[in-house]
Amino acid sequence: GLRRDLMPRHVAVIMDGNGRWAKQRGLPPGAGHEAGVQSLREMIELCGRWGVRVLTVFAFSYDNWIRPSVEVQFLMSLFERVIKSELDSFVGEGIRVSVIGDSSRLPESLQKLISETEEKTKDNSILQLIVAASYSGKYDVVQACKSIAHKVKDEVIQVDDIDESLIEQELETSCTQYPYPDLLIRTSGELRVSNFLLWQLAYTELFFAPALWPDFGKPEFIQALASFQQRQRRFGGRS
Ligand SMILES: CC(C)CCOP(=O)(O)OP(=O)(O)O
Ligand SMILES: [Mg+2]
Repeated sequence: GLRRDLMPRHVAVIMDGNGRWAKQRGLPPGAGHEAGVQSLREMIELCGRWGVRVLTVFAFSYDNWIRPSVEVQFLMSLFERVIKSELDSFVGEGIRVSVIGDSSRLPESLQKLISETEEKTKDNSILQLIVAASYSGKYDVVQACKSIAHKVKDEVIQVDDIDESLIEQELETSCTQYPYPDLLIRTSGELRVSNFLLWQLAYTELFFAPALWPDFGKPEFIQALASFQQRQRRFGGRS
């Protein structure tokens, strides 16, 4: 069984496979995304119950903007619908919601809803849900470098002040006290990171699950956590 003392503090998830799930059933991609929301709800519930402190989910990659506009519009309206319907329970269950990514490309109404949701849940401390929306790991590094360059130029900091912790403070995951995922789960059998968190994954344990995201439920999550709890994390040291 799982040991509570060995639970990962920060779990990151690349929720993949919604489209294939729908295709297998002769349904449009949107049906897969709707089914995927149920999986996310279940994972949030389990993380809160089992003592995970941060759950970061890849909800929409910056590179997903190239998808057919009908699917992009569906996803944008789905995000709005889900945040609206879940907001009260997030507040009730002590869930803090943060969103990372280039929000300028999101619909105005969604941007507004996101800032209201972040404000309403900022003092919650049971679980922090970080939603990566219109997010690019490489761009996260670019914007951090730009911010640091401005500070050096404005003589707010010196070049020698630039170290790992300064970069960490400038990345979009500065919204959490645990910016480094202990476990990354990617579903649907794909074995790649797809421009998700990059710097932050330096020593993250990777778990790849064959299940499509809508089929990834409690048994699959337990399997991923059990695998994590059996790993020897050396962070470059000797065994
Ligand atoms: C937007 C994102 C969460 C969707 C993940 O599923 P997907 O649409 O990439 O599904 P497929 O890889 O099966 O096409
Ligand atoms: Mg995919």
